[in-house]
Amino acid sequence: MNYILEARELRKEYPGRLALRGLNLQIAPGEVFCLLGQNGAGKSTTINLFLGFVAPTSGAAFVNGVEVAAQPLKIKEYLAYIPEQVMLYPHLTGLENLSLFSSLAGFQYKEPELQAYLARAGLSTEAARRRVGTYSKGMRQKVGIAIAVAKHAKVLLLDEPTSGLDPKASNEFSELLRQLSAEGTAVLMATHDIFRAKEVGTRVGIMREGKLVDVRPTAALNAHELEQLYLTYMHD
Ligand SMILES: Nc1ncnc2c1ncn2[C@@H]1O[C@H](COP(=O)(O)OP(=O)(O)OP(=O)(O)O)[C@@H](O)[C@H]1O
Repeated sequence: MNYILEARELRKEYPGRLALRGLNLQIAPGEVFCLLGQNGAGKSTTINLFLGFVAPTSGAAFVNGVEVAAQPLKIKEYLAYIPEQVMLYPHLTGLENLSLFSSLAGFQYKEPELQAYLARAGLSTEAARRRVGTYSKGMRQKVGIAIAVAKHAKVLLLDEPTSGLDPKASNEFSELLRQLSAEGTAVLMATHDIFRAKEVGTRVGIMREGKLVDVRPTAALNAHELEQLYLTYMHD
């Protein structure tokens, strides 16, 4: 099996704080893996290790079989990162931002192609021509998804992508993720929202104090089990 993301005995120790205690995780193309857990469980640390934003204390993270710490630039070709607040140039339009970030990734597109990527991500032609400084959080995320698709990312790393989105924007976001997953894109998403995870995820992993304590296929989770998971692991 070729995994797009793999963590082997991944540990991360900050001064005075063990954030990750030997994480093992394998994610295949097309999977939507949702990392759930309370604040401080280690979800963002896991994502940051796959991105190469922080170095592991021991163990290794791999993207498409490439070790992140060994080839931090190579793995960027495979990844797209969508944080809670997607960072774009506010004085440029959505179209201009997409054009800029695509060309930085080595893809030159003409305007109709850029428009098509934005439209697919759910941004209207009219909105795409406005400056990003006027955009809502959900609209910025759509540009983030359009950038990911335009650079042919094999895997999306998402940190709390739906927090603060209204239900309509949140549903549109989930639908986009489902479409991308059906096309083979893998998704690793950190979230507090167990119900959204059940809806969009193929598997959920529960993190607690730097360890993955439970992993379940979402298809096998019924409402009662979901509630039990929440009460056991997510509730203070
Ligand atoms: N740069 C850092 N320096 C020191 N400690 C850190 C640093 N980053 C994270 N930590 C600590 O590591 C632990 C795991 O944090 P992490 O951000 O990965 O958790 P999380 O599950 O993403 O939480 P949240 O849902 O609040 O984002 C926490 O105790 C946090 O305080």
